[in-house]
Amino acid sequence: MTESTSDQQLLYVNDQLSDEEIQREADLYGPLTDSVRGLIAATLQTEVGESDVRRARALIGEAASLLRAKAIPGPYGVRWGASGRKRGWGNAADGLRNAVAPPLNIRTDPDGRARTDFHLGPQYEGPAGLVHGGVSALILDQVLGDAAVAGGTPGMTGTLTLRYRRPTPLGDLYAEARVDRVEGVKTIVVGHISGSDGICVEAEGVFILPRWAREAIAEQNASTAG
Ligand SMILES: CCCCCCCCCCCCCCCC(=O)SCCNC(=O)CCNC(=O)[C@H](O)C(C)(C)COP(=O)(O)OP(=O)(O)OC[C@H]1O[C@@H](n2cnc3c(N)ncnc32)[C@H](O)[C@@H]1OP(=O)(O)O
Repeated sequence: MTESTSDQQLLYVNDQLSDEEIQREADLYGPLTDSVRGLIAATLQTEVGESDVRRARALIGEAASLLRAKAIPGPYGVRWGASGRKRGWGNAADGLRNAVAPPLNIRTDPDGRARTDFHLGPQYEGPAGLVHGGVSALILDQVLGDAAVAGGTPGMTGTLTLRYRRPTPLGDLYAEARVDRVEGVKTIVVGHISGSDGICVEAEGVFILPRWAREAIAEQNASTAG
């Protein structure tokens, strides 16, 4: 679907939507995403009888057909509105329209910090009653990446190193990250996830502004200067 760098760049779109239009979309689609999250948990936890499971399947199929009647053909991409407000609504870690994403509501500070109180339900289980290690990695990748963005040096994850110090319980959790240092095009960010017993997973990430973005910025600077 997005095989080349130029395919990727096409998915960064300035669609000029006003803040009001963006808010209207958020108010419409956010609750839909929450409903689907509820459906995912219900699918996992239900113990109803066979006929009710079959009926639920038919209803879900009907809902999916209704939604598919008009739909974008591929990934959502990253979009900006007229005021510069960014929407990564397809993002697997925190996308407003992505029911696979745990709702993270990451808060950031301009000094390169990010933090979030979040809740992981049974759909994020790995070992019995515990968070899947890959899910912890997903969340830390996003929180560390957002810290890099907040500090003004965004980048793609080049390397993410994790240390699983103790099992992460499902339920209420907290994650935070801060920019440790910037080395040229690389931003090194550190962070962790903690539960009620303390830090469960520590992370260090190297975020790199990709070559194509560096070239686009250099081109833009040259045309502004000229
Ligand atoms: C409009 C702009 C948008 C920009 C984007 C913003 C995204 C905002 C997202 C918000 C938060 C998201 C949080 C989740 C973020 C993901 O999930 S990103 C998805 C996972 N990551 C990927 O798919 C990345 C795949 N890899 C790549 O695209 C490229 O290899 C990279 C990482 C961009 C580097 O490519 P490059 O820019 O061509 O790198 P290159 O010029 O060869 O090297 C530059 C420097 O980086 C070092 N380096 C290269 N690769 C690595 C590596 N893997 N590890 C460590 N160091 C490395 C080099 O040694 C070099 O160091 P110095 O010589 O400068 O000291």
